[in-house]
Amino acid sequence: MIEVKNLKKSFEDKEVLKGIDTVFESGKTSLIIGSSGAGKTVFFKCLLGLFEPTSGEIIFEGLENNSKNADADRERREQIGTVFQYSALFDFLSVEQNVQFPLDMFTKMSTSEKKDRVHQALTRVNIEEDAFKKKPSEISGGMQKRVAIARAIVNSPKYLFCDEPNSGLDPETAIIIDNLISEITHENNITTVINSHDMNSVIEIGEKIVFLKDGLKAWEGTNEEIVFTDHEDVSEFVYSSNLMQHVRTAMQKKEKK
Ligand SMILES: Nc1ncnc2c1ncn2[C@@H]1O[C@H](COP(=O)(O)OP(=O)(O)OP(=O)(O)O)[C@@H](O)[C@H]1O
Repeated sequence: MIEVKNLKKSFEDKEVLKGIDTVFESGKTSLIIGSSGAGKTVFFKCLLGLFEPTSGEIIFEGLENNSKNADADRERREQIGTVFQYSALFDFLSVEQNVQFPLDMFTKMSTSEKKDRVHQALTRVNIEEDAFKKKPSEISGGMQKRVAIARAIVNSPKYLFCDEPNSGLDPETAIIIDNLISEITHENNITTVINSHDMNSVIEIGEKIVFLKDGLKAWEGTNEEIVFTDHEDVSEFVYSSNLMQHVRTAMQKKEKK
């Protein structure tokens, strides 16, 4: 679980996050959404520890997150897995070397233990053994994303952060990746937070959705609630696409019957 209390972040005299309160629960996939410039990425980077908040608290359950010492920082990083936008795999390393990277960085596991963990993680994301020795450039975008997920979960994190996990993927692959993240979250009771633009993901896996507007939490709820909300900004965001408008019309017709 991650608790966010009155989180503020300014850059010089520009206040971007203006006091956000929310909770991200373990075993659930939570999505941060909102229009461009709302502050999603700044919020996401504060959660990840890449930006230091100007004030407020981010409390990771069981971790001394607010302590500024190197040991606490390291402990937090060990318990966080991250799937970066566009996968961010190392081109010069093979698939299995990419996945092994966090184990080399953060653990003192034996070589055989690391090998086992890497194989388990790659198997979990359905990467076949014949791809283990390939370089990222030799596999498809969807497979690269799976490898990025394997790398993020190889050290059994308590927290999983995914930045636009669907960027660059076709809709079918995007749904598969979303569901994979959601399944892994449930199986391992991980607290998963996704920075997203994608309405499909919101509907498909959004167990908790935090909608930001102008640096504030304007709304939060579940994927079922978001479809029926009469909150003007959220509704405008959700139904900005033709597809979602058709979905709403179809649902309204169904309700009338
Ligand atoms: N390092 C920075 N220094 C100064 N201002 C920044 C910095 N990073 C972000 N901002 C500002 O913070 C505001 C919110 O940016 P952010 O990237 O969080 O938006 P976003 O909701 O993620 O938008 P998008 O969906 O377009 O990625 C913007 O006005 C941006 O210019």
